[in-house]
Order: sequence, then C-alpha cells, then structure tokens
Amino acid sequence: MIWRNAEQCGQCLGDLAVAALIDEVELTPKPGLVDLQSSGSHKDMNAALMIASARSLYDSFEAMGYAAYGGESNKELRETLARIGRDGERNMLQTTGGINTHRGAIWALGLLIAGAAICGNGDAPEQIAETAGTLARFPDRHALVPTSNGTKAMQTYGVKGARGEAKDGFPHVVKVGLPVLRDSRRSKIPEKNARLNSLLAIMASLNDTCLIHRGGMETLLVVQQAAQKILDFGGVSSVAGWESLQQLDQDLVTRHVSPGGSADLLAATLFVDRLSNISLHHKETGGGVYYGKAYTSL
Ligand SMILES: CC(C)(COP(=O)(O)OP(=O)(O)OC[C@H]1O[C@@H](n2cnc3c(N)ncnc32)[C@H](O[C@H]2O[C@H](COP(=O)(O)OP(=O)(O)OP(=O)(O)O)[C@@H](O)[C@H]2O)[C@@H]1O)[C@@H](O)C(=O)NCCC(=O)NCCS
Ligand SMILES: Nc1ncnc2[nH]cnc12
Repeated sequence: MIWRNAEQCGQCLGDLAVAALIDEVELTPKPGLVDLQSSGSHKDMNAALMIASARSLYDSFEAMGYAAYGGESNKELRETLARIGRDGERNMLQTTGGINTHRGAIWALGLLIAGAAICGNGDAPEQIAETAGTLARFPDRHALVPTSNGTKAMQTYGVKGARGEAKDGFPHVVKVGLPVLRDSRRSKIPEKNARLNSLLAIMASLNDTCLIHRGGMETLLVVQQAAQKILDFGGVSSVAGWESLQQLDQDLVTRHVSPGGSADLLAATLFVDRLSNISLHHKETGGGVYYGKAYTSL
C-alpha cells in the first residue's frame, strides 16, 4: 500500500485527479477543445471555467478514494461511488452555471480512483483499470433513466460510449493513451508534444459520443482519420504533423464539434501516469508519507 490510511489515500488521489484535469485543460493547442488559447468549438466554456470546474470536483474525488481504500469491487461500492459521482455532477453544474464541463471525467476518473484505492499499488495501470472495469460492470440501482447525448448516440449508432469504455477496463487509457505518451517521451520531444500525441492516438480510435452527437458518424470518421494522419506523419513534432494539427483544429471549429470524451480519457491517462510515477518513487525511496501537493510535481 502506498497510503497509510483512507484519509491519505483520498487526499492523494483527489489531488492527482484535479491536477490531471487541469493539465488536460492547459494543454495547448488542442483540436476543437477548450485550451489556454481558445474555446475551440465551445461558445459556453473557457479555460478559467474548466479549471474552476476541475477544482470543484476535489471533494468528490477525495471521497471516492476514501470510500474505496482497501475495499473490494462490489455492488455496494459501485452504488456508493455513483452517489458521490452524482453529487459531484451537481457541484460541477453549480460551479459552471449549468454547463456540462466534466461529466465524462467524473465517471472515468472516479472509477480509476476507486480502482487505485482498492489495488493500493499505483504502478500497475492495467490492474487499476481492470479493477475500475469490474466496478463499472456492477449495476447501479439508483441510476436515472438515461436521456443523455451519449445514450442517444449509443441507441442510434450502436457504439459503446463512456459506459463501454469503462466496462472494458479503459483500453483507450492503458493500451492507447499511456503507451503513446511514454513512447513519445522516449523520443525526447517536449512533454507538451508527448501529451498531444497521446490525445491524438485516443482520438484516432475512440468512438467519442461527443463527436457523434453533434456531427454524426461521418464526422467521427473524418476526425479519427485526421488524427491518425498526424500520427503517421511522426506526430505533432514533425512539421507536417504540426501543420495538420492546426488544420484539424480549424476544421473542428468550422464543424462545431469537439472530442470531449477523448479529452476526458487524456486526463485519465495523465492521472494513471502520475500515479505510477509516485508509486515507483515511493518504492525507490523506501516509502514515506504522502506529502500533499508535493507529489503532484513528480
Ligand atoms: C455513464 C455516464 C458516463 C453517463 O454516460 P452517457 O453516455 O449516458 O452520458 P453522457 O452525458 O453523454 O456522458 C458521457 C460523457 O463521457 C465522455 N465520452 C464520450 N464518449 C466517450 C467514450 N467513447 N469513452 C469515454 N468517455 C466518453 C463525454 O464527456 C465529455 O463531454 C462532455 C460534454 O458532452 P455533452 O454534454 O454531450 O456536451 P455538448 O456537446 O456541449 O452537448 P450539447 O450542448 O451539444 O447538447 C463533457 O462533460 C466531457 O466530460 C460524454 O459526454 C456517467 O456520467 C453516469 O452514469 N453518471 C452517473 C453517476 C455515476 O454512476 N458515477 C460514477 C462515479 S464513479
Ligand atoms: N478541454 C476540453 N474542452 C472541451 N470539452 C472538454 N471536456 C473535457 N475536457 C474538455
């Protein structure tokens, strides 16, 4: 266990989750998404609002880590997380004046926090994601009848959406986003470019219901192919890749679409990445206590 008790676990995972969300928003330039330079395809959001939204979620993330610490994946925990998650959504909407900034992120990060708190060993991302997946597969008796954009896309086009991604053990985090992030780092490009490559790799294969809801399947395919093309150029550090990234951004803004689900899964990737760095540091230094925000710089 890298935490001594449930309080420490909740605080550490809460800090890391908020830091991951802020890192995602601050990553610039992202195609169609809110970043530090523009609001992308969104008329009702900007970076300050997204950061306020991220911070408003700390208590919920902390509570999820606390609730899951040293526990096991079962129906009771799933329902507890769902209750905390719905409270988190209410806080987010209060903070943003009713704008849905991070619903998908609460879902993905909440489950991964719980997975990490159960496993207690942060340097095994696959195991954490699989544990999160087992939680997602339990039913939640109190779930509302879904009328969301994601549900409509799932019903119309048969895609699995955010629920499917979680139930499958977050393949776009552990098999796509994380390997591309780490491979890109190994080629010694700037950290920002490694994160952009990771986002593009997620976009190239995710059935993002945000894109489908606003643009249909045709738009999804256009975006997936454009993201893949940038990676085939050698990623955003290549001249052609960087130019194509600017073009993709303009195209998404013109089409008024945004890969919000991919952004959430990039945040989830950054979360598991930093958690495993902390965990390895903990092992190398022979343990020690969790020093609050100091860990987030690792
Ligand atoms: C299970 C839930 C995730 C609900 O899922 P559902 O699909 O029914 O509902 P949505 O509200 O559509 O939420 C899904 C959000 O997940 C992101 N996402 C999309 N595709 C994927 C994917 N393939 N894999 C993973 N994640 C995906 C995405 O989130 C981002 O987009 C949000 C903005 O979307 P939207 O409201 O559609 O925004 P606009 O385009 O602006 O809409 P219009 O104005 O045009 O109408 C933004 O929040 C990003 O985060 C999807 O939106 C889950 O939420 C749930 O059941 N919660 C209940 C509580 C619970 O159980 N919690 C568990 C705690 S661990
Ligand atoms: N940066 C971002 N812009 C728009 N929607 C998002 N959903 C999650 N992150 C986002």
